[in-house]
Amino acid sequence: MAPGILVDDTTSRNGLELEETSDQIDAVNVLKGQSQIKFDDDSQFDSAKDKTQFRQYEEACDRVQNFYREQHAKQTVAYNLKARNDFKTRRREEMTVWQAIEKLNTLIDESDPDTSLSQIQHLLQSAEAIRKDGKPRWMQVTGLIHDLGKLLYFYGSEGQWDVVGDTFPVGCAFDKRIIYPDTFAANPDSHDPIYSTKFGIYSPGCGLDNVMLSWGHDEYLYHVVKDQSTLPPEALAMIRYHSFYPWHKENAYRELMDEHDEDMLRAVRAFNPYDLYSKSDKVPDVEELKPYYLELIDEFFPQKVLKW
Ligand SMILES: O[C@H]1[C@H](O)[C@@H](O)[C@H](O)[C@@H](O)[C@H]1O
Ligand SMILES: [Fe+2]
Ligand SMILES: [Fe+2]
Repeated sequence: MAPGILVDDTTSRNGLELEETSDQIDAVNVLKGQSQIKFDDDSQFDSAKDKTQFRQYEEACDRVQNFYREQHAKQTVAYNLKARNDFKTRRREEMTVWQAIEKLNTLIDESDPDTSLSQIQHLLQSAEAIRKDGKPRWMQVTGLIHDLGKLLYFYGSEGQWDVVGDTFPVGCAFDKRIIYPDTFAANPDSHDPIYSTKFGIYSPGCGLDNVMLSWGHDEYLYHVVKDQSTLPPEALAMIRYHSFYPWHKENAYRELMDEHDEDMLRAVRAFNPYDLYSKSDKVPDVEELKPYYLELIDEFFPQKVLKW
C-alpha cells in the first residue's frame, strides 16, 4: 500500500481489561494476539420477518438506489486519504456515549431499505437481541454503539454517501459482489491503471488492517473507540467491518486477509444477524432500557466523556 499511510494500529494495542469476558477469553493468548473468543453458531435469533426479505436492493426504492449511485462514484482513494486526514486534524466534540446516541437520533439513513426507525431504536433493538441471546456484556454494548459513527454526518461529511451504506476497499478493483456493481463505472478509480487491478496498492495476504475501506461510519467509530474503551479486538472488528457485506456475506476480498482476519471474520459474522434481523423487532422503550445501558456503557468506557 502507499507508504506512510497508517490505516490501523490495533495489533499494537494491549492493556485490555478482561474481567468481563474472562469466561471466554484466555487472557494470556489475547495479549499474544490470538483470539480465544469462540463464536458457536448458537444464535437463537428469530426474526419477526422472513430473513430473505432483508437487503432486497434490486427492488429498493429510488432513495436507496440514488444513494449508492452517488456513493460508488465518489468513494475514491483521494477522498479516503483526505477524510482520514480531516478526522485526525479536526477539533473533536466531547460527549458521553449516551449523549452521542441522543445526538444521532435525528438522522434517517438514506441507504437502508429495511428500517425507517430512528437510530436510537435500531441501536437498542440490536443490543436487546444480543442480550436476549445471552451473549457477553461487551457484545451487548457493541450492539448499542455500533452505528454511532453515523455522527460523522454532523462533523464535516459531504452528505450521507461518506457516512452510511455498505463498505468496500478502495485502491484495488471494485468486486462484482458489491451491491449495484455497475455504478462503479462512474468512479474515476475504476479507470486508474493501478487502482483498477485486482490487488491495486495491496498485496496478497496483506491483512485488512492495511486496507483502506471506503470512508464512513464503521471506520470512523472504530478510530473513536479503539483508544477510548476497553472493548476486545472482536468488538472493534464488529464495529469496523459490520457494513463490509461484500466480505462477510459474499466472501469477496478473501485474498487480502491474514490469519488474524479469519478470527475477526467469525466475530463479524456472529454479530451480523443482530444488526440486520433485529430491524423487524418491536420498537424498544428507550426510557425503560436506559438505566441498564448506562451501567453497561460505564463498564467499557471508564473515562465517561469521549472525544468524537
Ligand atoms: O444501509 C445500511 C446502514 O447504513 C447500516 O448502518 C450499514 O451498516 C449497512 O451496511 C448498510 O447497508
Ligand atoms: Fe451500520
Ligand atoms: Fe446497524
